Amino acid sequence: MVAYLVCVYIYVYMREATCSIKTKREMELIYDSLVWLSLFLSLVLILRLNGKKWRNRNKNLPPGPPGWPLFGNMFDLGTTPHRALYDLKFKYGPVLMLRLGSIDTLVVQSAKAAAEFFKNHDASFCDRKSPDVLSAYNYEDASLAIGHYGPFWRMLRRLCSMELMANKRLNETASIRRKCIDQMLRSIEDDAVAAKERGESGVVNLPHYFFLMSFNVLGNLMLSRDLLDSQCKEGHDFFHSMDKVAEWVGKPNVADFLPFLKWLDPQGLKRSMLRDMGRAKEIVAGFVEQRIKEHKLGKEETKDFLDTLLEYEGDGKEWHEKIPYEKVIIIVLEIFFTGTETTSTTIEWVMAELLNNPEVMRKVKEELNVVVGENRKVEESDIEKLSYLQAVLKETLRLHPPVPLLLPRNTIQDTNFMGYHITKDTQVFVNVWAIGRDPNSWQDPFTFKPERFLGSNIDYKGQNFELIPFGSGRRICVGMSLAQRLVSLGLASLIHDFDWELDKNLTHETLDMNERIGITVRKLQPLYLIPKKRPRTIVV
Ligand code: HEM
Repeated sequence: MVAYLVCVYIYVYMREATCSIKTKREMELIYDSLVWLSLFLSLVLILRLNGKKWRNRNKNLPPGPPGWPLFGNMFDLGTTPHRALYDLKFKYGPVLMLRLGSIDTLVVQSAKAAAEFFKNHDASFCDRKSPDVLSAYNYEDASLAIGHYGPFWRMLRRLCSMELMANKRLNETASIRRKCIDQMLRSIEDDAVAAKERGESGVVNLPHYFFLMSFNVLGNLMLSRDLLDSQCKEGHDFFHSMDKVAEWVGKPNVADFLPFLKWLDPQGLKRSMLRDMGRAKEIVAGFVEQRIKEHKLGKEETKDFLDTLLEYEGDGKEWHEKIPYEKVIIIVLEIFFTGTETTSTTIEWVMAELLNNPEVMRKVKEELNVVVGENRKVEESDIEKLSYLQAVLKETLRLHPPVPLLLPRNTIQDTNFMGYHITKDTQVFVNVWAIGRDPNSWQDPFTFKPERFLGSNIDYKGQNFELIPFGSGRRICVGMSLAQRLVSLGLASLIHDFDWELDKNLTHETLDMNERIGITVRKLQPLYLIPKKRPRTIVV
């Protein structure tokens, strides 16, 4: 209050002064006032931050490294936060507390602590902390992924689980996945042949093809459209806008750590987000309006997820109204956003590990030959029988979880967690990357060894806390079953249809496995590979 009154006073004083500047002395007076104003505001801020520390001084907080005034531990995170946090674990143990700018952050880094977190305290930690860029167009209010825990979120979660991701629904949509994977295989082959004809090596950016394929699967599931068909111009624009949206979300934003800078948008990320999300929203709005017209004309096609969202009228328990039109658009955007980058990142790491470990690749091919045979396509019904391929997928997700800190949780109420006092509004990271490398959970944790999963019951479905790449508890990934089907079938088809080789100046010893952070953790160098079509007569 005092700060506010002083600011108002200085503002009025300066306005008067600037209106009647006459001399150099008066100019100096204004500059002096500005310096005093900024000093005063910094002091207020530091006192506020210290005040919080002081209030917490008698509470039993988890250990953590000392921080800088104002910035706290922001600089301790470096460019790959999951790795920096993993290093801190050796000094401070598996549960630690950081202060990132003005945000208290709890970090959980062992299977035992994760089990305690998800089994006994999930209700206290099931809210989300959302990044500032996703306040554009009130995205967070309509979001399943970063939305606050409450009636709207619960309704949407149920709707998504039952109408889009339930096993029955996924079985009914198997042909869509098959169709989109076939299109991907054909484009890879055509593009590689065309490149060879131009005298090039024929390398293809494999994860990009997978990204396009998952984008197309989601377009079919939600909007009954082949968005990347050459006939669908809006589909291509939508793809490019969504690509940009993902880029802005993936960039670290100083305003997330120092919320008093939000209004300034110092890196211009929110402005960029408003532009690109605005374009993506416009395109989806066009699809939605067209669908509403079709409904009015009584054109009844097969029902997709957009129909479900538009027709929904409440669950009679917690939610009693239709989903507002603006929210429908955001929900559609979000499913594209969450389902494409994660699946293509997973494929990129699996293929990189397979090329790095030729013996493992040989075993995957051998299993495919035994289970599927040389002359037929892989089908979803084969996946259960491909136990070595499933082990390869688990081992990849153990070492390269695409979302290594899960999506940040937020603490709903003051909570006693493993004897520590965690205050309301504390952000939480669960470092599944560190948990996957914990020698207390894994023998020989740094070696890529799919065999460890053969004959083991450990799965990634949220019950085995040493392997939780999809999270666990109430906010576990809602798209897990779809991801499992899409990635397994896509991967099996890629390996069954092609032999994959590294470009000529690379060997499996020199293949780069470094990471870069974005919306997911991808390979620093995108995976370019040469596909060689395997000769076979496909019997459909
Ligand atoms: C291999 C692929 C995928 C991985 C590794 C992955 C990983 C994750 C993770 C770690 C979370 C946060 C869980 C938590 O906080 O406990 C999450 C949430 C979510 N995922 Fe996925 N995901 C994948 C694929 C998908 C797909 C295909 C979709 C949808 C088409 C999807 C939609 C979502 C949504 C909507 C949420 C938010 C759930 C909520 O907060 O209630 N994901 N995912």
